[in-house]
Amino acid sequence: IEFWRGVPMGPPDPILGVTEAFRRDTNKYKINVGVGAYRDENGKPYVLDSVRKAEDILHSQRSDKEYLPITGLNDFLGLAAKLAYGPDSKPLKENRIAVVQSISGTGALRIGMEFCSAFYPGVRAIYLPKPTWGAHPAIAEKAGLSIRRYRYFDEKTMGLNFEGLKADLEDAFDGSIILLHACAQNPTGVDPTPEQWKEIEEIIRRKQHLPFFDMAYQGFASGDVDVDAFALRYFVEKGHQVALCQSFAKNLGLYGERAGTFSMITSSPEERERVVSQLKRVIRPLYSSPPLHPAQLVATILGDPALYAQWLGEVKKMADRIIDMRHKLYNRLIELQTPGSWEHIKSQIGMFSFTGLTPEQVDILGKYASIWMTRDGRISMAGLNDHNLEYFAENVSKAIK
Ligand SMILES: Cc1ncc(COP(=O)(O)O)c(CNOCC(=O)O)c1O
Repeated sequence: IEFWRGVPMGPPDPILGVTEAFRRDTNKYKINVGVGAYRDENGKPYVLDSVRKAEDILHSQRSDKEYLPITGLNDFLGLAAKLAYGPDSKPLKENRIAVVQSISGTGALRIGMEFCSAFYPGVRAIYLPKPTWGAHPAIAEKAGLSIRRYRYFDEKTMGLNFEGLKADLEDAFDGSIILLHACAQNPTGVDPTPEQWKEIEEIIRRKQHLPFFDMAYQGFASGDVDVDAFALRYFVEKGHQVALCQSFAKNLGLYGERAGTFSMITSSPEERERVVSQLKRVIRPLYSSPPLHPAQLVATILGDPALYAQWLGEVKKMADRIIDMRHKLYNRLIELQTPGSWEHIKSQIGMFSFTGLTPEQVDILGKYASIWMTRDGRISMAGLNDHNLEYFAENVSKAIK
């Protein structure tokens, strides 16, 4: 019996499919500005020196391979929460934050959304910005939440549609779940200013929405882990019981190691216990317990003052290289008299820039210039460097003229 005759071929992933096209491309000038993974000035993946050192330490410790608890490695959970919420966080000191290890940011989103789907007392819908990271809708659906959108990006200014965003958060049912990118919004690279965050917080507090933060780039956006956590910590200071998805894929370069946490602020240590007990019931049937190595790696780095200081320098170096590429690309596009205004390349922040290139222009760049990006015109700035910037700028300029 042929069981699977009816299985259709699935569409290629809009983001990972770009890398497949890049790999197939034989043009030596080919450029991959698709997937959001950091590349150094020679276009190579970058393993942080602090990570290599932590690996040597772990190797010399020759620890056993016993199962972790369902919630993960305790040292890792405490250090990761301290990095996110800050060493002086009141709820952290009061032992009110439920933290569990996750399979990186994606796993944190799944755990958090499944928990909300099972226990959220309000409307079980999550508001996602328009546009948002490509996987958010699918994760929410699998987790059992229905999806609503709030306006976020303004095509005219290539910046924040602040009025639309505020109006949509006002119109949402009271007590809705609002997904917020803590920093370096993917795919637009557009973040609210601190003043705008304060206005957003006021609406969310008045409407009693649940702020559901996704922080996949802490330190990677501005180069400063405290600056990038501003929005999260401001909401916490204002008393919100935030939910937080934390990924170490980008800021520690641990992409394939899958290091992350999911956390929620609760009302008391007793409530924290109840919430953790139910988070465990989400995790157990999903993958039973999390991987050992990524948690030990992160705990070794965050727990050692010298390694932590070295890491802070390395994450700033990555952020600075990307910011440098933004300015160089902007200058080149202007020198080439490329039609349109290109300020947004500089004003946007983090891994990505929303160029404003149309899907047709994106296709042309792939086909004729071997420049590969997602069809929404998003480019990963990390894919650019001093060797390929000229070729990139020239071809983008040509595609637009
Ligand atoms: C906003 C956001 N949340 C969560 C994640 C989850 O990442 P991970 O599960 O690897 O931690 C990501 C990773 N994005 O992947 C890069 C890309 O868009 O090309 C992300 O951007």
